Amino acid sequence: MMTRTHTKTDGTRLAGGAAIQLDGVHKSFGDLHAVRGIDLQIEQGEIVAFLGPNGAGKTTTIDMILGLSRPDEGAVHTLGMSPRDAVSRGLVAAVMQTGGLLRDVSVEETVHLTASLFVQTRDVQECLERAGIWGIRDQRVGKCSGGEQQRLRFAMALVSDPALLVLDEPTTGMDVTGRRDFWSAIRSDAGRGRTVLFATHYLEEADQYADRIVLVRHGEVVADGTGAQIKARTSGRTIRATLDRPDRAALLAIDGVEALDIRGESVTIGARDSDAVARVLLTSMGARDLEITAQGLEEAFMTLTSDDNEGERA
Ligand SMILES: Nc1ncnc2c1ncn2[C@@H]1O[C@H](COP(=O)(O)OP(=O)(O)OP(=O)(O)O)[C@@H](O)[C@H]1O
Repeated sequence: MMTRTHTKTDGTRLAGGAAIQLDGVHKSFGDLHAVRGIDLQIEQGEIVAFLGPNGAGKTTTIDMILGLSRPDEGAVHTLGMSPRDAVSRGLVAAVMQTGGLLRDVSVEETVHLTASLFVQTRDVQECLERAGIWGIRDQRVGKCSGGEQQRLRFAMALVSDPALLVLDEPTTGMDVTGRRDFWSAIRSDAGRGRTVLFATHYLEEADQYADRIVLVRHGEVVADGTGAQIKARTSGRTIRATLDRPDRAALLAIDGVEALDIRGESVTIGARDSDAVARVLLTSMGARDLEITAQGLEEAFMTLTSDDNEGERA
């Protein structure tokens, strides 16, 4: 667990304590229960990936961390205070997927405008250089590509020198070089104790750039650990078999079954000790056409976040 404390460029240090603390957080939209009891503590200086498929509840949770919405149940604290207080003190900045840009203003003016909202700021040129858009500083925002606009949002987020940076799918629209530059800028800032939480669909991106991955599915945390731990948890084997009348409860009760998908008579199981599971399937469940394959990383991620997965939390 990290105990680094963010140091602003003017030398101000924040008090210790968690950067983000979620306790039993729920959020619904009408009948849709988007976030279903998330408990999460992120320490200052951590780079955390919030990983999950479409509709998992990542943006809904991020909105609550940023004080853009409130939980129906539970509590959210950002840097030991209410999210709104943390944002209004300039301690938190966000790069969201859309919005927030004026088309007729230049790239550099946009960052100056953002800087004018804060008492203490970083040098605008430095932020533009960090984001890799100093070369297009005079270009109108409306003329920028999607990737350049993402870089601009990043420069805007850097200018307040935030203790917590929240990024919702930050590299959408960026090319390979853009992604690499982006993450290297993020990492060098985290060295000074800045906390970074980013949402992504990409397991590879999470694995490569985060210290810790929080995997969400259907509004719940299904796994939480380092990339290596998540991989160990998901790097099992897949067993496919045909069963006459697959019994979900009986299959889940087999020792070592981590994920289960039933389609008609066809059963797919994720398990680390595939031999032991195969033995039970063959000897006591009358399984046929049994096939065992090694799971790839992406496939394992799909299994862990698929609708029929009943796996335990890591
Ligand atoms: N304002 C809203 N009104 C109604 N439903 C909403 C609203 N915002 C989100 N939802 C629903 O809540 C669920 C969670 O959405 P959310 O945007 O948090 O997921 P996500 O993990 O960020 O997905 P994505 O990766 O696609 O951005 C989805 O089913 C979504 O349709």
